[in-house]
Amino acid sequence: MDLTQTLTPVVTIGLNQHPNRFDYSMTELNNLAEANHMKVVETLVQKLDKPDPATYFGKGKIEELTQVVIDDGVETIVANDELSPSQIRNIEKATKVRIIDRTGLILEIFANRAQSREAKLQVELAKLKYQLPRLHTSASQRLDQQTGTSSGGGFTNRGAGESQYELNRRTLENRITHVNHELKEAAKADQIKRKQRDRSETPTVALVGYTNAGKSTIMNGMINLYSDNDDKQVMVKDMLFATLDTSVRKLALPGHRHFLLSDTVGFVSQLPHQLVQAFKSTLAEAANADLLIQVVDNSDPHREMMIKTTEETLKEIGVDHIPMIIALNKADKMAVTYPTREGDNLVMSATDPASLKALGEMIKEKVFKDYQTRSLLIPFDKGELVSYLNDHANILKTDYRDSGTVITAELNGVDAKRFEKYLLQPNEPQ
Ligand SMILES: Nc1nc2c(ncn2[C@@H]2O[C@H](COP(=O)(O)OP(=O)(O)OP(=O)(O)O)[C@@H](O)[C@H]2O)c(=O)[nH]1
Ligand SMILES: [Mg+2]
Repeated sequence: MDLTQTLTPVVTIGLNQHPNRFDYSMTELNNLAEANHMKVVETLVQKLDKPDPATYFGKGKIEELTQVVIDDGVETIVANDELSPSQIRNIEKATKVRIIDRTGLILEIFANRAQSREAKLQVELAKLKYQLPRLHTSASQRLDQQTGTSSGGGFTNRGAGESQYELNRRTLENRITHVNHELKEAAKADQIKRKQRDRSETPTVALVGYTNAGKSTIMNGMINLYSDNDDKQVMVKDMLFATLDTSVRKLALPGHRHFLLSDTVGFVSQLPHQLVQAFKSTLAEAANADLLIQVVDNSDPHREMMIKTTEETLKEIGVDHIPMIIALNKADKMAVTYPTREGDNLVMSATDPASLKALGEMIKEKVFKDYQTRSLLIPFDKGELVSYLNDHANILKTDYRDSGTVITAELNGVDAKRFEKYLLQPNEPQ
């Protein structure tokens, strides 16, 4: 982040329709705004059963909002709920400043953060789909200019506006088709990569969970412990949506248990549907995993909601059949003993090596459960098999006989089958 960048002063607004989760959702909205280089100078809330169809807030509250905008030099209003095109138009008319809703805000964060070509395309697709039904509002005109997808300016008379609208719409639709096509190509390339990996039969484990739970911190801890290549660290930040691209690293647990660990984009409540769909291919890494590790910030009082949101989002992308470990993280912030394991749950801290080792043990147990101990007699002229075993299996014992090398090792299911014909016969002395 460019620290010299000035922060945009904003006011956040929200309707209290669900008292039990309202306060948290406003806190989260403010955090999201901060993650988007905004400074929240004021928050206005109103208790209403449902939003005013024309202006979201009631009339008096809109007047209050207009005054706050003037008094505090606010440049943008951020609304906690999704707004209709006419609500956007009316509030902008009353307050004379830009308004974006929660979905628009999340889309902006993703657009500013996306690094890889694929992430950029995915965000663009989500943004285009979000803009399409909002095309005739002034806010969408500005969004168009930001993404460069429109040839439209604001100063058109009504008749010209009609045709401008048609033109903008067609431009958006063409762009959607184009981006969809490019994404399909990128997904194909990914699939090939994944297939190659499948062929190498390396099991995959994916870290998933709510944003800021500690997924990337755990990833780095595991890289430190289980890879020779600890320069390949991923970015960690106390900020929502620090990670947007999936990173995959090859790690090895003791006993040559190689596996791939991937760090994925975090989830948040009310994650725009368009984004979830767009990020499906990034999340394919999770969808194809042999094991998921759901990371939870256990010190957060809203952890139950976070777990629920994560599980719902996983379901939305079709991932509800993969075995899962729950890593109840940030235990160091609580008065509890860690690491503590209970079934598939692990109370842990991402910065504690003992916790990471306990997590490694659980991965070993879940992913490498088909490992079997075998004693093999490898003839001396098959030296390449001995070196294969040295690299791929956990060798427990090696002995030399006249007829060859006797190796007792833990083998995975595939290797156990492959080496069946070298099994040391029970009548041969060990
Ligand atoms: N005290 C404490 N802080 C932690 C722990 N794990 C992570 N953190 C902090 O929590 C913040 C978020 O950590 P990340 O690893 O970036 O979280 P993430 O889940 O990857 O977040 P996104 O990429 O935004 O989805 C950082 O400031 C970390 O230092 C932990 O076990 N204990
Ligand atoms: Mg991360």
